Amino acid sequence: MASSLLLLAAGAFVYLLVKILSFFVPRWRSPLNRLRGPPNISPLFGHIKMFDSDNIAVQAKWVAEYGSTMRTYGIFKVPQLYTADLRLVNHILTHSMDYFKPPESRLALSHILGQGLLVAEGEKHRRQRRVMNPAFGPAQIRELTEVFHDKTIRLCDYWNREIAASPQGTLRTNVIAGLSKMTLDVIGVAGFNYDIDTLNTEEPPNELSIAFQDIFKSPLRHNLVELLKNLIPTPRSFDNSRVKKAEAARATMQRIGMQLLQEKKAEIMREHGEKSTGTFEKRDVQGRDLLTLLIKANMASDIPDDQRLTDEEVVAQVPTFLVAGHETTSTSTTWCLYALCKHPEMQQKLREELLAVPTDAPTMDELNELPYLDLVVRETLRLHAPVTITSRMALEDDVLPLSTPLTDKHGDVITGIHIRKGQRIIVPILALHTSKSVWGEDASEFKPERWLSPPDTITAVPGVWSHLLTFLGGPHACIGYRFSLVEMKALVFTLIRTFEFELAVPAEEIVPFGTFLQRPALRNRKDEGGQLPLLIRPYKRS
Ligand code: HEM
Repeated sequence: MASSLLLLAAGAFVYLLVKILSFFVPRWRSPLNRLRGPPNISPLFGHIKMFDSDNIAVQAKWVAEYGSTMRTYGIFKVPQLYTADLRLVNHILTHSMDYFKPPESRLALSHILGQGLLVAEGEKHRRQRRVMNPAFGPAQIRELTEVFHDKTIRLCDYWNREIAASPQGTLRTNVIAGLSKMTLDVIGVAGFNYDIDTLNTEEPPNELSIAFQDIFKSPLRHNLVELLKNLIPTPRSFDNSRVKKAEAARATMQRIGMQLLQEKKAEIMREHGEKSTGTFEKRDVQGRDLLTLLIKANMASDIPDDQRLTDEEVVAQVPTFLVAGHETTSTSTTWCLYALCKHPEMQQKLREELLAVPTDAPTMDELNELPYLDLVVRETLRLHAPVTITSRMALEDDVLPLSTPLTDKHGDVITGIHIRKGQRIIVPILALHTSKSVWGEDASEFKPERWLSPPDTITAVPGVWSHLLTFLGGPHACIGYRFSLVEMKALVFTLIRTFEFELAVPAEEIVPFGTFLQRPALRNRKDEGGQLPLLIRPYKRS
């Protein structure tokens, strides 16, 4: 009995070993090994921690030494490609049926997002995107501008109440907190016509607001257990508290989403009279929030039945919009305030432009016509792109084209890079935005005027907006980029007209921090998470 058990255990061990080796050996033997690249720094993590935004300077040193395309290491020293070569990046982003987000990233996202657009790939992604695209068009975003203004005024009231209670009429506050409440409230109303109302300090927080506080309290950081759990799906009982909180928050969002879906469907049918097919002509209907627009698009008669989203897919977009559209915009606006505090002369120049506008609530088109506001927003989204990195996995062996040939570690010149099925490619968004070869010697400086005559080299950047990768490019480019740009402009418009902002700590104390999303944090207090302490006082118009 004991010997057969031993035999069974030995068999299981050998089976497991063969499985592990057949997974890792081809990867260790990857053709990427012929590329030059930094030495390994951790047998378990490889270079993964170097991709956190705290380590952007390390990446700049790598690029200076090895060029824009190099071999780096992932976990267990598996080689992976790190590339800022624009032709190569374009190839990966546009061939979205051959390059997916790696399963570990999708699994990590799915804990909170379910099977929404950010997680979907292949045919499923194409179908979801087709139905969702119309809700994010310029005409739809134009209609939402009023929501952006309303919620910005609520944020001003919120800070004004705190200013009134502060000594000498100056408030010292971590602006991330207020901006994050504001953008959450915006996406609630603009996304689903649901007022999360986190800026309302008089009422107790509602359940969606609490669900959100829970998941965003502890910022995501790389650690091995988390990585392995995302590589190897484990039973729910092994889930850590972060995953459990994320899933509980998703359950809340799912329940609220399903309720909203049922209500909206019923409302649409009431308004337009149910037809036997349950569909209607798109031109019959009007609506403002993204979910209503999406439901209408999904029910419209021009969508073939096999292309419609299921109710579950529609509801999965609720947490997707909430998560994708909230922290990203509040983070970029936070960085904008940071830049304007570091350069008070730019803050004043912008204020003068904005104060010359005769209305408190300009339309989307009026906002877009403000030249200096546009330059400041562009420069913020270049230098402080909130999403610093993305990655893709090759579904098949491929040869990747290069814009400039490179020399491998044996001294041979290569014009294309062989990549094996399953291998990861890192696209360093922020490193590309600060590349001297693309942007010139002053690439790391905040200079809004550079956008008046940008270098020709940027035309090769395959981004959906402004020759930047802030919102990425190709079929997976950010669907909400127009939404975000108008929201950010509306926020900056009113905040700079209403308040004066000043750094509450020396600029050198503020550093970028975070995995995937870079937030400002205090150099010696990163464990407290993202923060930007500013002094805020009302701007007195003369
Ligand atoms: C400054 C603000 C924002 C930034 C920097 C940003 C950035 C990005 C990036 C880089 C991606 C591509 C991720 C990848 O494939 O690796 C993305 C995708 C996405 N974003 Fe945004 N985003 C912002 C605002 C928004 C807003 C406001 C919404 C929704 C209201 C939104 C919804 C989405 C969705 C649904 C996707 C997935 C698109 C797809 O795969 O087809 N984002 N975003």
